[in-house]
This record gives sequence, C-alpha cells and structure tokens, in this order.
Amino acid sequence: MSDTRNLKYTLHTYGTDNELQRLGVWRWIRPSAEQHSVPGDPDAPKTKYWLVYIHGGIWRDPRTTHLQAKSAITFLGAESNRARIAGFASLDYRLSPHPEFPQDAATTPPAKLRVAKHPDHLADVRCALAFLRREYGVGHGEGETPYVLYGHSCGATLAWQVVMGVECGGPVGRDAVPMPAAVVGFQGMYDLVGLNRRFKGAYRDMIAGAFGDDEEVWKEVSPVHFKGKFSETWTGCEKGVAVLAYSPQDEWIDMPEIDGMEARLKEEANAGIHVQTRRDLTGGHDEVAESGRTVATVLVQSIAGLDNVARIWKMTEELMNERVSN
Ligand SMILES: N[C@@H](CC(=O)c1ccccc1NC=O)C(=O)O
Repeated sequence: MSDTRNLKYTLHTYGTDNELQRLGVWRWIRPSAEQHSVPGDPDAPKTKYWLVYIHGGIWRDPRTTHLQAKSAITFLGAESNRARIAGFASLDYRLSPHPEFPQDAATTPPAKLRVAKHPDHLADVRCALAFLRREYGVGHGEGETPYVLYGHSCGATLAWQVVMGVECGGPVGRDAVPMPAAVVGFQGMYDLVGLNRRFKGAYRDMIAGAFGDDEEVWKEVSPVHFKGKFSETWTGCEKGVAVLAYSPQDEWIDMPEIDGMEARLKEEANAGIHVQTRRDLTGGHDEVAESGRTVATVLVQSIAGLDNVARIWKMTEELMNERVSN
C-alpha cells in the first residue's frame, strides 16, 4: 500500500522573509487519466480533492515540518487513489521561539530566525493557501479543485482560524484565501484558555510564546469561542464536512477539547455545518501525526463524508425538480 513512486515532490517558496515560508507539493507523475468510474453505480462521486496539511508543534517546534505529511501520503499515493485525490500539499510557516532551540539574533540570518508572533503563523498559512490557488487552482470557486484542509494539534487550530477569518493583516486579502471543502483536525487545540486551565497552566509559556500573555487574545483566536458564525465565514460549508479526529491516548490534549469543539460546531448544525467526530484513534499525541495509516484512514473517511453530503444534495435537487415538473 505504501508508495510514493507515483508522485513527484516539488518544494515551493510562497514568501521571501523566512525560509519557513515554503510548502511541499506531491503530484501524480503521469498526467491525470480519465476518472475511474465504478461500474453499475451512476451516482459514484466524481469530485477530486487536494489534501492540504498544516503540521503542529505548538507554533514553535522546529523539529516538525511540512515533511510530516509524508507518511500519510505514502499510504494515499497508491495509483487507485488518483481518481479521488488531485494532489497533496503540506505547509510550513514561520515559527515562534523554542526555549530548547535558542538562536542568537546577532549571528542568525533573519530568514532563519524563529521569532514569529501571532498572527504571523496564520498570515503565512493564508499566503500558502492563496499560492496553491494561484499556482494549482486549489479552491472553492467555479473551475477550481476543492480541497480538504487537515491539521494536527495547533495545525488544526490554524485550519479553523482560516475558516473563522481571524484578522491577521498580511499581504493576502480575505477573498484570495480559498475556503476548504472539509476541515479535518487531528488531536486539535480548540480552546487555548480552557486547555491551559485544565492542565493547571502547563501550557501558559508555550501559548504565550505564540500569542503573548493576554488570555483575551487566546480566547479570540480559539475556535470554541468564535463569536461569529462558521456557517457565514465558511463559504460552501453546506456542502462540506468538519471532522474531529482524536485518540484518547493523547498525553497533551484531553477529550474535553474535542467535546467543546463538537458542541460549538453543532450549534450551527441547522445552518449547514456537518460534523463527524471520531474518538477512537490510537496512539499518543505525536504518534497520531506520524502514523500514516491513521491519518490516511481518517482522510479517506472525510472524503466519504463529503460524498455523502453530495449525494444528499443531489437527491434533494432531484426531488425538488420532480415536484416542480409534477
Ligand atoms: N513538541 C512540542 C510540544 C507540542 O507540540 C505540543 C505540546 C502540548 C500540546 C500541543 C502540542 N502541539 C501542538 O501543536 C514542543 O516541544 O514545543
């Protein structure tokens, strides 16, 4: 099953200030053949998706890079998946300082310095997504290829912040950032204040390293406390899915983190937000991200979730048309 021979990897830079303003793309080597069609199933879904990853590392860990996506990509890079996956991308973004990896600002070239502060991380993620839209046609508009945005830990936070439209200035306007078809969070951080409180302040320094000391800011950027409406900021959400994937063996992120996000999203169930929650993954916090099999399985299920939503829309439209013609 594991195979990247069918894929060609390209490293792109989407910014010039820092070496982490880069992203990896894996595309099928042979030009896209006709879609496979499943014999006998006229309703077989035909949509292809890009899969776009945002890694975690609590906004600061230089050991985690876009290459973390590789293990799942090797599982999904089998020729048979060409029919459903348009390509893979994985983003790096500027990081905040990490106390175990100090840098000397006097001697380190600026492009290598890890001194990002919120909203730098998010501004980079948005630039990267706008880059994918320009260069690869990834997006939610007419003629664009839809994508699944998946993230691990703070990567899941960043994915939701894209959807929330958290203010971050930066060079990319809101309209340039394509909205995903699905948002998939693995071991996600959704409530920075609540998480830190439940862990008795253990995360204070890590979160402050990225967001500063003001807990009001932490709250503002936390998807659980989003004051707006996901159903309004997430263009196309009624045809999309939100997936919360969680392994209870996580030593860093507890179940209430998932419960809180699920409850927040379900507040908007009637406004078109479709939530799928899995609490049965296995492995510790980082193990989930490193397990290509686990990540790949959830991504395949997310695409199946999108297919279900598409099928329901199609049935509804057919029923409506019948009514009109009767
Ligand atoms: N390995 C990371 C720790 C880390 O990634 C982390 C720790 C606690 C809760 C969430 C984490 N990662 C989220 O992106 C570090 O040492 O900075």
